[in-house]
Amino acid sequence: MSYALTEPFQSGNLKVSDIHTLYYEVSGNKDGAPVVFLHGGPGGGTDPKDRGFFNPEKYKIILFDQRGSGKSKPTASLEENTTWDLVKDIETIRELLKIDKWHVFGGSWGSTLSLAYAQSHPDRVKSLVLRGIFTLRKSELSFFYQDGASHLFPEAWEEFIAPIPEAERHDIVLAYHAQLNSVDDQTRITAAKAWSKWEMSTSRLFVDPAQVAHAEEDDFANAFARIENHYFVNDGFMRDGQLLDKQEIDKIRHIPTVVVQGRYDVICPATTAYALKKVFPELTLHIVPDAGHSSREPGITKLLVEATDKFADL
Ligand SMILES: CNCC(=O)c1nnc(C(C)(C)C)o1
Repeated sequence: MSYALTEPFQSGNLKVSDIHTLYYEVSGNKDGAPVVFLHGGPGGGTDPKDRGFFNPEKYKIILFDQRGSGKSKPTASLEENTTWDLVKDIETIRELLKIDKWHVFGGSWGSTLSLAYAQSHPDRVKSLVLRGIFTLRKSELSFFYQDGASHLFPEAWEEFIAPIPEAERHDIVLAYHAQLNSVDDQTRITAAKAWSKWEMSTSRLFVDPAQVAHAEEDDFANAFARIENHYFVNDGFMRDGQLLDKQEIDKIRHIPTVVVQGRYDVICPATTAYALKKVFPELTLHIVPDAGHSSREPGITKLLVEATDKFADL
């Protein structure tokens, strides 16, 4: 269902601030339609498999690891790391690669960043392909990190809250912020692995043991957990619901947009994709009846590739 992977013909480490250097890569067709892939988390980093959503004969495929994520350095750094710093970085990469306009593709947090970028630079976006819509509203965070998904995955939830003292469980995100930023190394890594395992254990309709094992790798867990939690305690550095505000959405309603959403996505439930459709009726919304959150769910992968195939010749 996804395309065979091609090796990058260009890659590098781009200094974007006094602190941050970003890993980026370009693969596919040098003269193809440029597309930028915005990974999830935040803090999740890219995977070479992410190139597989795009026909390498038609697209010039740009992947980069956002601040503190993946191969970008310093790993897990929270300084100068906000939604709006990342929007600036996307423009810096676009200018570096001498691209006028490009397709934008993002899932989960990547959909958040895609919306923030498109609303900031609508004239630079040829199309949007979004998966597992996440707009970082308080209600969305509450469902996954306080009282919602916990009812569907009680055993994983029990593991998730285990590091948190009973007296602090009324605000799980805040309690994890203290442990993820502890001066004690063991406290930090134990919390990071528990945070990451909660998400990786609930990402698929049928749990993927490899994904759960990935959650327990030190470097991934540290970056994913610390950066996600940093953004969440700061409400994504946005007003609650900002990305769904009419005046923000009206800036992008002319952009061809496809949304692919898993019916049983417990991390970014379908209610947010539906709310986006209500304010952005021109978009095409697919709700996949047998899928959870992950872009690797077969039904989600299939529709994402169909969307990028459709937009390749725009
Ligand atoms: C609330 N964060 C969900 C998210 O953006 C996400 N879920 N999985 C990922 C990775 C595949 C990048 C690990 O990111």
